[in-house]
Amino acid sequence: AVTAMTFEGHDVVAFEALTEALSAIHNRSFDAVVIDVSARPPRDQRSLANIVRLVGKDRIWIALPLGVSPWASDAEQLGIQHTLGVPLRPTELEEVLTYLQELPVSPSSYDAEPAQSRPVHIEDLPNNRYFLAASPAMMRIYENIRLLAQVDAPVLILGESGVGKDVIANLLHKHSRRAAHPFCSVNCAALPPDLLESELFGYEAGAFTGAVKAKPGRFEQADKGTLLLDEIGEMSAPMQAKLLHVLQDGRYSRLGARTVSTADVRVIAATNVNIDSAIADKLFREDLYYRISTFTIQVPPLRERREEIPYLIEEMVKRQAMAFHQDPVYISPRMMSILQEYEWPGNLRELGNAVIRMQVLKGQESSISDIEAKVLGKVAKVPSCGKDAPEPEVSVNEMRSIVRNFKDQTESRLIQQALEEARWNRRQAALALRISYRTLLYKIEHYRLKETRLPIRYDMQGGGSSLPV
Ligand SMILES: Nc1ncnc2c1ncn2[C@@H]1O[C@H](COP(=O)(O)OP(=O)(O)OP(=O)(O)O)[C@@H](O)[C@H]1O
Repeated sequence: AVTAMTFEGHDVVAFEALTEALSAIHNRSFDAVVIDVSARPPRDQRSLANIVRLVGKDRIWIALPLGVSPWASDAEQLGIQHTLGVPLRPTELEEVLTYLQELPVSPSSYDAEPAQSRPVHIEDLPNNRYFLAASPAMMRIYENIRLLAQVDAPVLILGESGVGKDVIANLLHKHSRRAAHPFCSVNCAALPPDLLESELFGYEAGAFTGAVKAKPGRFEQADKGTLLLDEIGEMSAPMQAKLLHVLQDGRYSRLGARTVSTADVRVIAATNVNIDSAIADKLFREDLYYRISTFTIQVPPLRERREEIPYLIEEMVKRQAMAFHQDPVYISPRMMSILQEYEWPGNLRELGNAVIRMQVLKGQESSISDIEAKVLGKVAKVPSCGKDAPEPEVSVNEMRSIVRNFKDQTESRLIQQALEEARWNRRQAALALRISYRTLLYKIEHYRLKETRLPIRYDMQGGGSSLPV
């Protein structure tokens, strides 16, 4: 029930139900959504709310019939302010386009209020965790995460210990279409290779001595969800080879199993080792690196985003006071300036521990005497520039175009594959792709797909993923 057309040089896709539109929005970004409820479709508050979350209320127009419509109150509750009359007229759509051109924020910014215009962004995550961003660098990471959440490609998160790689992986999962499915994480450095293999892939009963009962691995537990491979830089060479295999063909077997399972898992890898030197020293496979690093996020250390320290302290104090059923501790301006000057080699983890100490010792200056000594003696100074300085982060615009390209490449690859499989019988390919015949014709033209008799390889940058994308 999808129709593709163009209006004033813009691609327009029409769906019959909000649920269909929602799944399309999950897979591709749209500049605006116009919802025509004149045919009185059943109310679908959940899909509407999700569309608002994904596209942003400023980019949604609702075309309402005259009279009372339950959609009007739903739209109002969700903050949708733009309404149009029905039947829809081209002049009104032209006004929508003019409005969009004047919008300062790009389509991928889901909230009406752009994250960058707020001094601090705080978002709750499962298990009492949260993500706070209050520096331009972290705001950019936040924007990039929301873009990356739209695709299913692997992501590599780099950064020193305690900078928040795990938190960022959680955030990415939360914003992705996999959010309703599990998020699992494995610390690849914590287990010897054999154990790591059974941890990742699981085993059948009797696979090895002691394997009394069969056990699913993390790939299985994270089915349809996200798997974080933490400390991937520490993974042994044999395990790297096995992992590469799974990432290449999306298939694995439990240890001792005769059957093969398919992994429907988004893989996020994180490491604090310098991956370039690990590759140069032959400690990390280059082919595995290319497979996991299509998108890389470099998280800056806390000393390079000191402006975040007061916000982080305030939030940590607030949350810890609540957990301890105490009043939030007062931190004197002198203490705050010491805390802002310190180098924080342990990053946010160390900051969190310092805040616990301050809370327990009721804000006495002695609670940070070790930190003060280091600041005064400038101990633990870590160089913030030089040859080990992190690579500059990718700007939101760059990341947006990378994501767009990636999505287009993925889509055109899948369509080409379906066409090849259907021997270019377009109706059959449309059925297999579950899109309408007209949409397929449009996509063939859009991606300039051509019939070819030669076997083609569709390698993407980074090796291309056989995992679902
Ligand atoms: N952006 C953030 N907002 C709020 N809290 C954060 C943020 N980043 C990290 N933290 C907190 O700092 C601590 C360390 O974070 P995390 O475990 O994600 O770091 P990491 O980079 O994965 O560390 P490691 O390399 O040691 O595994 C955690 O308590 C986490 O909740």
